[in-house]
Amino acid sequence: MEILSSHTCFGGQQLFCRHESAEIGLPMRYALFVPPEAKGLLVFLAGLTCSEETFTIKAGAQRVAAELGLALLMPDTSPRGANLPGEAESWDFGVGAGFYLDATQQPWARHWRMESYLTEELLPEVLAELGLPAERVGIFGHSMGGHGALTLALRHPQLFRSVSAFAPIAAPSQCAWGKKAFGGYLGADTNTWAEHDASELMKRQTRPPFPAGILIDQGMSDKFLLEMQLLPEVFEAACKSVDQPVTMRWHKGYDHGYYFIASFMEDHLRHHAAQLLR
Ligand SMILES: N[C@@H](CCC(=O)N[C@@H](CS)C(=O)NCC(=O)O)C(=O)O
Repeated sequence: MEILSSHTCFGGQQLFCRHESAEIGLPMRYALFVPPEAKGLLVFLAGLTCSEETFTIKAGAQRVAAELGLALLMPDTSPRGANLPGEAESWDFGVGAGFYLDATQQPWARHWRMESYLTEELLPEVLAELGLPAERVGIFGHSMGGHGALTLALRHPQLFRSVSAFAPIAAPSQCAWGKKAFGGYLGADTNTWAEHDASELMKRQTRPPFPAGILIDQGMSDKFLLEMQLLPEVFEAACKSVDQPVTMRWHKGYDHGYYFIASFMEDHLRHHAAQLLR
């Protein structure tokens, strides 16, 4: 890995890094906060149009992460520089909109491999770099990244021991963003969509996969909630159907953005620390 910049922050280091990714077939960037004493790692997946910088700059997570001993890994949201036709034509598909899955459809299948990149390449590389135990890794995210956090946690429970989300796209097979992304990346067969839909994955569980509980925060003035893009109530019902404990918090007046995320960041960091660092 190449360190592009390094900034001392709350006694730790905020790094911006670049590496060659074999899974993606292109260079990828990520941000990494290393606290003074790293005891566990928390992966944050960002939403549509974001990059590794968005959360790092706007969420205000470093102070409490430093106190708790949580390293923070902020990947980018898609490959960049593939120069595929149409990759940057819309803000909710292609560049900045990888949806944290491996595409099966052309022309996306070669580079749009965010799930394999994160789980098989970036995460092991960073754990080795920090010398951290693999069993102290949690995942959280926002919007498209909330979808990513919930689905990757459910698809890889051996990798992620704690999970939470801010305003996640919680039932993507049923909303416009998800239909566009899944149709483009996975094709028309909706059976393959269910494998990447947090609510569908939860409904299929035979026992609660995260018995210590999942935390979800949702702003009630979030325009994407009102446009039916998020559907957290569908995920909550899926959790209930398999006895998965979920704390679904509705916040009056908060919108979809990072002022909302920053307001509840500390609760999420403590939720993960309580489950990972016992
Ligand atoms: N460009 C979109 C909005 C995109 C958006 O809100 N992205 C969210 C994630 S879904 C975000 O986190 N944006 C970055 C930011 O708020 O700094 C629009 O025109 O409505």
